[in-house]
Amino acid sequence: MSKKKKDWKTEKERLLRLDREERRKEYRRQDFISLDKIPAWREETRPNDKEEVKELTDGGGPRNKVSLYKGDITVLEVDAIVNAANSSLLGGGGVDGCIHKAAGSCLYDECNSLNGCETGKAKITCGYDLPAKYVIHTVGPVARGHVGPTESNDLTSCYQNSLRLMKENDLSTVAFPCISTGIYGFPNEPAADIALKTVKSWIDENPDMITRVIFCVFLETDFAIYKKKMSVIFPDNDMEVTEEQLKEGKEEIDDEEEGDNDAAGNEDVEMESQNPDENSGNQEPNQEKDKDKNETQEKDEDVGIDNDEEKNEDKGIENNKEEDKGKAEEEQPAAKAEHDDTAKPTVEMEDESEMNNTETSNGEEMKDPVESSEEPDSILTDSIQSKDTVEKKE
Ligand SMILES: NC(=O)c1ccc[n+]([C@H]2O[C@H](COP(=O)([O-])OP(=O)(O)OC[C@H]3O[C@@H](n4cnc5c(N)ncnc54)[C@H](O)[C@@H]3O)[C@@H](O)[C@H]2O)c1
Repeated sequence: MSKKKKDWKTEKERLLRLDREERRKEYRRQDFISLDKIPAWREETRPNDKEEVKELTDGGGPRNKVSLYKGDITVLEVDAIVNAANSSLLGGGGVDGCIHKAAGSCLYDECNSLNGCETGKAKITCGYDLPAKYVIHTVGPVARGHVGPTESNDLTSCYQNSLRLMKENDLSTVAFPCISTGIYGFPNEPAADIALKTVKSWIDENPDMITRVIFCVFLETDFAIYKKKMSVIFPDNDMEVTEEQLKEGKEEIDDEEEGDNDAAGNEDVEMESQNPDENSGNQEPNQEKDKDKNETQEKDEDVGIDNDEEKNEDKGIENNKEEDKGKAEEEQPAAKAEHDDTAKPTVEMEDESEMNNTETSNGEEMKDPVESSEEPDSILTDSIQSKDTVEKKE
């Protein structure tokens, strides 16, 4: 018995009334990713920050409002995911195909009522079976490798109009795919520049309107590009504060250590004069020093000191006993590389095969146009070619 076809309007009203827990029961996929599982860019670049340091600065500013996530956008539990659609809004392939497939047939029905969408513009629908409450459909420029003012302006408009819809609908968490960089052939680097700079400007102008913008990349290429560019466009301004704070902190610690060393020195003198044969005095001050050193280093680590020379200096100053040094180092948590490019992406990548299996909406497999050397046209499915033909006529 085929399932009764749901009326999209009724379904939309019903779903949007549900609270989070009830809504979760409706998700087609239960392996969704909730926002708390996706670190903000600030956390990602300063994983050792202690709570107090976070309070010290302006809470990380825009860096607390963006994230880089590598994986399937259809599993993200956010207020809205953005769809890189075509002007018909009737689905297709790539991320468009994935979103329609995951949302269910009501998404198609609602899109069908919207009479398409112009390039650079955006329209919003319910998310239906998706973990995202809404889908914002935007149509990127067909660049085919060429980036002129028109293509750049159109792509910028995609991000601006999507964010405008967020504001108009009082939504605060959104995920963007790499719009136009697939079948539409917008080169990845300039597209990432436009995405990041447009979002950064919008957050600067609307600081209280957004909780998180997630740049959801799908390809290793884009992950590397975004990671590099985000370090520049969302810089770690906390560094000065942390370094100043560290300098002050270190002076305090050094003063304390001088005090300790003086005391330890006196103990040494006292111990020797009382009972030079006893084997105790020399160990203690070193352990004391190690403890201080550990504390110093822990403090440094905790506030995310990045200056290895400083740490080495600390190591070199006090402790020249190999076993103590080895012991001290053993106790020290391994200093995390600031930005280990070989590190696995923040969020474990979906199964590679699944990642590359971006089916078109009619279930046909498509090759990733970025990775395959073929012309994008050659991977268009029949249904899409007809859609593209429609687009070209428009
Ligand atoms: N890529 C294709 O073969 C193909 C075929 C037909 C239609 N489409 C779609 O592409 C056209 C729009 O072109 P476009 O370059 O803007 O979009 P796109 O071709 O979907 O590529 C946009 C970006 O999304 C990435 N992506 C693919 N699947 C996912 C996913 N599940 N989660 C996150 N990111 C993903 C993809 O790797 C690329 O970086 C529309 O016609 C639309 O229907 C794509």
